[in-house]
Order: sequence, then C-alpha cells, then structure tokens
Amino acid sequence: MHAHEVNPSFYAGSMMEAVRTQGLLKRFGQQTAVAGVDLIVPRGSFAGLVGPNGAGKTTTLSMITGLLRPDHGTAAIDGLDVWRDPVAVKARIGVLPEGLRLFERLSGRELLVYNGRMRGLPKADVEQRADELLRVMDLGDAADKLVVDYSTGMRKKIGLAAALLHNPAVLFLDEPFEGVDPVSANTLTEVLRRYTESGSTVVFSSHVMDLVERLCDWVSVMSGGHIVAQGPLADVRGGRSLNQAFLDLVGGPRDSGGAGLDWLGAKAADK
Ligand SMILES: Nc1ncnc2c1ncn2[C@@H]1O[C@H](COP(=O)(O)OP(=O)(O)OP(=O)(O)O)[C@@H](O)[C@H]1O
Repeated sequence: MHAHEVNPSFYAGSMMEAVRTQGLLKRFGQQTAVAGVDLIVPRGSFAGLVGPNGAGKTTTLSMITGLLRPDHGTAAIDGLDVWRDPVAVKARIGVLPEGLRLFERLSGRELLVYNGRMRGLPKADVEQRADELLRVMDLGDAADKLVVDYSTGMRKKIGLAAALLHNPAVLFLDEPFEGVDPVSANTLTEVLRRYTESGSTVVFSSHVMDLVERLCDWVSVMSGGHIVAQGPLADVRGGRSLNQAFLDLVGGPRDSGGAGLDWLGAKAADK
C-alpha cells in the first residue's frame, strides 16, 4: 500500500485510541531508524515508551507529533491523521520534546502567556492558568526570571507547563523527569496522574524502568526500530520486574558488562 493510502477501517478502529500508528517508517540515509511501527495507546492511559539508546523512540514520537514526516505509514491522534489534518491534531496535543528549545529571553511567565496566546486562548484565561501552573510547578519565585537563567529541571518544568496550558487531550513527553529533583518529580507525577484520571492521555519516553513501572498502566517497548512488546503493564511484565522484562525483551545485557575492560579500576594498577 502506498504511504498515503489508508485502509478505512484504520480510522474507525482508532477512534477509541489516543494514538495509533500503522507501519510508521523512517530512514536516515542507509539507516532505518523506525522500521514499521504499530504503536497503540488507549485513551486515558499513562503510557510509557521504553527502549535502549537508539531504539527509535524519539524518531517515532517526532513523527506522531508532526515534527518529522514519515517515509511510510500513518499516525493518528484520536482518529485524526497527523499528516493530513495537522492543525486539528496540533490543537489536541501537547509536546515536551527532547532537547527542548525555549525562548531564552522571556521570563517563565512570559513564555507561558506567549504559548497560551499563540494557542488562541483568551488573555484572562491564559494568565490564570499560567499563575496556577507556575505555583504547582514550584516556579512561583522564578516566574519573572529569564528562562536563560533556569536550571535543567526548571526548564523541564516550564516546558511541561507550556505543554499543558491549552489542556491538550494527549500529552507527549520525551524524558520528562531528566534533571528534575525528587520533590518536583513527585509534583509532576501528581499533576500528570490527575490529568490522566480525567480521561486525558500521557505518552512518555524514559529509560528509568522503576519510574515507568510505578506510573504507567500501558507500556510499549521498542528495540532496533521495532515494537517488541506492547500492552497493559502487567502483560508486558509477565510476572517479572519491568527491568527484567526489558532486559529479556531487548536481549541485554549484551555481554556481562565488564568484559574487555581489564584495565579499568584500582586492581589493574596492582597487577
Ligand atoms: N537526524 C538524524 N540523522 C541521522 N540519524 C538519526 C537522526 N535521528 C536519529 N537518528 C538515528 O536513528 C536511530 C534512532 O534514534 P532515536 O533518537 O529515535 O532513538 P531513541 O530511542 O530516542 O534513543 P535514546 O534513548 O538514546 O534517546 C539512531 O540510530 C540514531 O542515530
């Protein structure tokens, strides 16, 4: 089937799903980064996308969020095709991308107000939401500081606040907890839990299995550009810890970790 020919049952079937991709494929030169991915995320899920470095998670999320055009395949959000209906899709999603770029010369508050106004929200609503988000994210004291002076964790939090401001139906987060302190991580978790309990959907990529196990009710595991397991957390775990399931699924540890590093460590110097 051609990249843009879609089986009509694809959209009918995808109405109950927040995200559904079919045969999503992306090559960079000779390398196939994403090799025909069928990602499914039911509505209201707290979904984790996990996989080793280079598995294709970021590339997949970029194609689903309209940032990178797929070579083949389709992606739908709430039954709407991402690449045929980009405006409607972008109104429904919030994105915290990897390596987030922010307007550095705005204050945190200005950044939120700018985002909200760009989304077409009325000024009074934007200001009220911005205030609440700044307070919940514990950025109240930094609200009028320039983003360029924010720490890594503060940048994640302001990025997440910006992604939430228009109350999207589906929120995509690439490594949202990286660099975030434990207290703030707890706050973020609470905010996201409340958000999914109301029927909205979170999809986040992470390498931290304990976190995924604790937060997620749905997991997709990627390896080498493919989905190697996907479903409710309990099914993917299959009675193991998620970490063990992950190691079993992606074939690690590739060797026992230390082989070939005889020179490494204090004992080597004694030899
Ligand atoms: N713009 C690009 N140009 C060339 N190769 C790329 C590009 N983006 C990604 N790749 C390659 O595609 C593969 C998948 O990368 P991707 O960033 O999607 O993986 P990932 O699962 O998000 O990895 P990580 O967990 O390390 O962030 C990698 O081998 C990477 O080198």
